[in-house]
Amino acid sequence: MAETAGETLLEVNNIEVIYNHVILVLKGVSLKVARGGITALLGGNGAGKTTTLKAISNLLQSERGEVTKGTILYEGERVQHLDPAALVRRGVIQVMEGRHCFAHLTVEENLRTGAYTRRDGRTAIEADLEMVYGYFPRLKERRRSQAGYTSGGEQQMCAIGRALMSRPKTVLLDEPSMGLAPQLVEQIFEIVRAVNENEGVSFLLAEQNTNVALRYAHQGYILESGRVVMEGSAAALRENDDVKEFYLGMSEEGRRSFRDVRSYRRRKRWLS
Ligand SMILES: Nc1ncnc2c1ncn2[C@@H]1O[C@H](COP(=O)(O)OP(=O)(O)OP(=O)(O)O)[C@@H](O)[C@H]1O
Repeated sequence: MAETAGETLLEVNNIEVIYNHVILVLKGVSLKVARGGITALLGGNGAGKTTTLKAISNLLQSERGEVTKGTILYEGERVQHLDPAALVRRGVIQVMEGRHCFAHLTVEENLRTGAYTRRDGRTAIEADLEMVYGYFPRLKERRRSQAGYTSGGEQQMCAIGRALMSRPKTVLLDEPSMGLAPQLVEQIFEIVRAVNENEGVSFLLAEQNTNVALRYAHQGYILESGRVVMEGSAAALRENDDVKEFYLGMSEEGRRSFRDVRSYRRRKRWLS
């Protein structure tokens, strides 16, 4: 298995993000991604997961968002001034939520667009295309199909495969399970694990599906309303009573917010 307690590859220190100059969405988020690890960023709708990933990959500008406080270090260097293409050249790539394939291009053409920042020649790119097809045999079968006509699962595979074509060291993967049947979700996560272990690619993955994410990740952070409310090894989070109760659906009361935990606990004590 990949080294889970490895050196820090990516470090987000106390960042604040504001949209449209007024909407404060991240209120001091800090996290670390270990080299060679899978780190899960968990939380419900609107918790700030996508915003955190976009802050790292410098994609906020197009949404009138900006990091107004804090630092982001990649391999020990500040990367906030880099544009997304420069970050891709450094080895950091984001797979956006919603799969975002080029609908009018074939699956293979989509995969090849992932290699556009590379300068290491055709042979290396062809070898990586085969590497991607090795992980995603389904994409090889569908390589001449127009991506827009492939299934949701195939489009997710295509989006991840295209990211791998840039030869990344780190993939920021936004909600890979979204809208997919449980069996397909499992299949996608198995591939993420295999890529992590065989290619040494590190992952920061944003997920609402806490259950599946904590089974494949090594470390996890739970975000609520723009703040990290809990962090730890995936194994410890899986065993944590609050996580079980509020995120793994093991509560009779249904899912609640960590912010409610204190008053909820008080109420429970009071009622018992
Ligand atoms: N471009 C934007 N302008 C203004 N507010 C935004 C923008 N994008 C996101 N937000 C707000 O920021 C908050 C965090 O959104 P974000 O998409 O980061 O959450 P998330 O945890 O990824 O949720 P989801 O799983 O629903 O995508 C939400 O309240 C959202 O409405």
